Amino acid sequence: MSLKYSRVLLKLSGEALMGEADYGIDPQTLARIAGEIHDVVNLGCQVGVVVGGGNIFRGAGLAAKGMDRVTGDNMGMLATVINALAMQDALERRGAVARVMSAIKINEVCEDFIRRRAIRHLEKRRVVIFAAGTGNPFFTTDSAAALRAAEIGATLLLKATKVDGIYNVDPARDSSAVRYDSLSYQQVIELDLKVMDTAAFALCRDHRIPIRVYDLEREGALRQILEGQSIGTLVQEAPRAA
Ligand SMILES: Nc1ncnc2c1ncn2[C@@H]1O[C@H](COP(=O)(O)OP(=O)(O)OP(=O)(O)O)[C@@H](O)[C@H]1O
Ligand SMILES: O=c1ccn([C@@H]2O[C@H](COP(=O)(O)O)[C@@H](O)[C@H]2O)c(=O)[nH]1
Repeated sequence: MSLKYSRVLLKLSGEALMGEADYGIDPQTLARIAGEIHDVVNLGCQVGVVVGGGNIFRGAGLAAKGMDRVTGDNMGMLATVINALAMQDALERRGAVARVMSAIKINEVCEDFIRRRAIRHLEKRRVVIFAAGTGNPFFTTDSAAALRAAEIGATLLLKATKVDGIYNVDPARDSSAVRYDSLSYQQVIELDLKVMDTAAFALCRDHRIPIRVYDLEREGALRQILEGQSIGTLVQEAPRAA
């Protein structure tokens, strides 16, 4: 079956990379995700990846324990570089070609993010892993994912995370939460649904990039979504009234 999308941005939850552990990276989880990405690249999809850092450090969490917030955010961004390097390694072990591009200069380790170069990599079927978020404190990798999706002209932003979609309330706090199949950007913002930050939703809305939130643990979901299956929750423009 041919794919419905030719260039996508995949946001991977840092926390989901831990697998069953409570810190760091689970090699089996990483290898499985790399395999799923390689699979869709082989089917002709150009894939940009943004990895979170929640499995290592989050600036807000460090600040809550007394650390300077900007220092904490810098540590969080560097944590995403660690995850990006691990993902690059996992992809290359499966035979894919991957490049890490960082928003913070760290040239001994990876390339800088240069938009036109990133697009060239994608055209050559290389997986581009965008590291260090936006390069600025007080942001998240969700915002970085929306930003990079707009910059590379992605036609879909996939948020692969620990939940299987967007609920009316946080399902981690309320077991009676009900999942939506689809929502408009405006509904997500007005209902203040927290699965992604508002800045990320607003950027996608302004650039008309649909977002699909799905469970990273669901095997084969990436390919199925790119083939057009309705998995998780889709956020897009509200249909116009006739
Ligand atoms: N309305 C909601 N629907 C679904 N999930 C929600 C909702 N509100 C809050 N969440 C929470 O959002 C979380 C997923 O997003 P979160 O931003 O924590 O992870 P991430 O960005 O994918 O991870 P990381 O920071 O590790 O990269 C889930 O843990 C879920 O409990
Ligand atoms: O643009 C950005 C992106 C991220 N950060 C910091 O990194 C951590 C990890 O990212 P998550 O999105 O939470 O996984 C984040 O908590 C911030 O501290 C940043 O400063 N700027």
